[in-house]
Amino acid sequence: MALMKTTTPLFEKSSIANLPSKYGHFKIRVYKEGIQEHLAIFTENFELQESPLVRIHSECLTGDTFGSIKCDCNNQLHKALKLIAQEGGLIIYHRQEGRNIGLLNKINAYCLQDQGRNTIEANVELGFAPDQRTYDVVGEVFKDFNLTKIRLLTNNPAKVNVVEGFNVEITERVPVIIDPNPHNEGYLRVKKEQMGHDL
Ligand SMILES: Nc1nc2c(ncn2[C@@H]2O[C@H](COP(=O)(O)OP(=O)(O)OP(=O)(O)O)[C@@H](O)[C@H]2O)c(=O)[nH]1
Ligand SMILES: [Zn+2]
Repeated sequence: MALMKTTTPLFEKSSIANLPSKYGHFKIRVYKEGIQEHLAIFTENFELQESPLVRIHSECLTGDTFGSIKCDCNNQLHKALKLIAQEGGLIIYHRQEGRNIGLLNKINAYCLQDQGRNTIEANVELGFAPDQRTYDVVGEVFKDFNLTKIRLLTNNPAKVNVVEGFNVEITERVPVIIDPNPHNEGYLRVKKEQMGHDL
């Protein structure tokens, strides 16, 4: 009797569709991982470039969609979209909200921050690690497009390690620095001083 196949693929992939935007013309594909639906947004044939620009953007509904200035996410996302529309490249929109504690917990963390805790202290007080993100989908997208060399748009050295862990060479780390404002100064200071970000 033939052996039953018991493993299921971790990711379900959508078709590739057009996504015209105010920045230019993109293509889009969804990667479904359990209940999480991550996005790849990219310009046509970007994978043929010698070392295309890539941003791994962690979901931040409050910033990305509602324009919160408590963090730098909105400005980083739109800067990346603009740049990638011009130069070609890929954005992986990584749907692990709140460094993967989820939106409800992130707002509970914000409430603790309203009472004086910093980003890390608030996460820990709620019983979470400061950063709980996992990056399997990144490896999946890299494999999908046969990427071996990229320029990575990030200030976060942990993301450099993630990419190198998938045997993809980073020929350049391109910073995405956003001007501070009175609401995000503390958040940016913690990222720089306690989370190792190059800011
Ligand atoms: N738990 C928690 N998550 C937050 C907080 N502020 C922002 N985030 C989440 O942090 C993620 C963005 O991570 P950041 O550390 O700002 O930046 P990064 O993605 O590691 O690095 P860059 O590539 O340089 O942007 C998003 O998922 C946000 O929702 C917070 O106060 N608490
Ligand atoms: Zn944010």
